Amino acid sequence: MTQLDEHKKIRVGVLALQGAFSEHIILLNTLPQVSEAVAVRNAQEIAQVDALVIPGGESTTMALIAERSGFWPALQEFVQTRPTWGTCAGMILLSEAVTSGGTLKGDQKLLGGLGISIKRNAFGTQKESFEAGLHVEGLDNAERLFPGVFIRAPVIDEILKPEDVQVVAKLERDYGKTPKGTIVAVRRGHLLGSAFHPELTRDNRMHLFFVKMAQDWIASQSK
Ligand SMILES: NC(=O)CC[C@H](N)C(=O)O
Repeated sequence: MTQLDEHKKIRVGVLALQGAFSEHIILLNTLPQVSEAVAVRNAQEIAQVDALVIPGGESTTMALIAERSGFWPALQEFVQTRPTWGTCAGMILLSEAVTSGGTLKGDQKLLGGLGISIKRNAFGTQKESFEAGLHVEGLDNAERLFPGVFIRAPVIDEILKPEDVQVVAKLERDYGKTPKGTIVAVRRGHLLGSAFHPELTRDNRMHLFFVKMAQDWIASQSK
């Protein structure tokens, strides 16, 4: 029996308050493990998905929209137990703290859970966007580098819960002042975070990785 036969197809939501959500929906819909990928904007919609992607964009704006629309509590509840992947701004929202690189405004909250602290805008402005080949732990054909697209990207400053945070990708060389070895993707249980934007490439291996991780997590919870 293959992995696909063992697991039920899953319905994946993409948080669609702001940012690069349509690109995630398009890539997720290419995967046979996904029954449907849909935009999620409120508590009713999040209740109908098995897993969630929080896209890149602007973490401050996303959090403010979620708070003002009254969606924040349902979003927070979902990420506590359900498979969620944050890319770029999404990873910032899943972190415990922003330690440098532009603090959060006012009393802006984070969802937390990933057990890391973040440095925002670690590589500088939009002009300093770049693509970096990455070895991502656990991808199909892992020897083939993954095209990491970094746009005003954060990096992981510190792992706060080393006992259960797994490093998934690191920079393979220095980029400006950011040194080789800087952590750019992590997993903690049902949560995945990546500083780069896999939805802006044609490579769907990171999406497949997340979907399989979500299926395994869901299967393990129902045992
Ligand atoms: N591409 C991105 O998602 C950029 C993230 C943005 N710099 C933030 O702090 O939210």
